[in-house]
Amino acid sequence: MNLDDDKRLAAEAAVAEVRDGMMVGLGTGSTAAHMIRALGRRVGEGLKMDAVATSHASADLARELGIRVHDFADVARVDLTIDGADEIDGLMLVVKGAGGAMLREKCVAAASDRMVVIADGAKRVERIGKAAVPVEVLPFAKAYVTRVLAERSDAVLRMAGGEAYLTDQGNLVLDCAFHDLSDPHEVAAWLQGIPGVLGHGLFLSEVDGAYLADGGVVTRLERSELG
Ligand SMILES: O=C(CO)[C@H](O)[C@H](O)COP(=O)(O)O
Repeated sequence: MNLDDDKRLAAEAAVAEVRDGMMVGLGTGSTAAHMIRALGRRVGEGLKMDAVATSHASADLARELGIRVHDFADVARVDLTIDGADEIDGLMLVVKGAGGAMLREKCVAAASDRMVVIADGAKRVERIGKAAVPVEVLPFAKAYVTRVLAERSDAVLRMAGGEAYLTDQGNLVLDCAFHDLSDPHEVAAWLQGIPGVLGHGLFLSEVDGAYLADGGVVTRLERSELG
């Protein structure tokens, strides 16, 4: 079993939650791609479902596999969203956005009755904060927002092929290694108050459940069962 097998196993376990008639939110990333492929197989076997996607890449893959993908601009409510994660801790606090889709992912998660995260065991951490927190920034406000973020983090402009990386919305990403993330709720509220910050990868209340696969064994966590 390698990490990719674990990603696939976690994805397949989550896809078992999808029922006929559901509107499903499709996450982004390599684990989400396994989930989309598993859903595509079920659609091929007769599952009737609709989807919205959190990125162009996920929408393209889903359509290739015969999944009906709607524009999220026209969809007010989603039954179940299945998405990857970069870090998840025992309180189901999650960091997302290594794939750059965190703003769309946050919108789709907010519209969802249930959100589950799928990940290999390497993503499970004692406390979130080792991974940098991606922050989506309006290009117009780049210099100002960089100055403010640098007060509390080492903020690095994400690059791709020698150019500034742009999200599907055409915005910049600053990957922020916070000096202190011991109170992630306070950090999230602070980020949300900075003009020019459009979104960030701290998912602190959105995730209802998780399927984490380690060495071929899938563990399911539920927020409702946390002590
Ligand atoms: O948040 C994300 C994209 O914005 C991804 O879900 C997250 O980065 C995990 O990706 P992967 O499954 O490839 O490890």
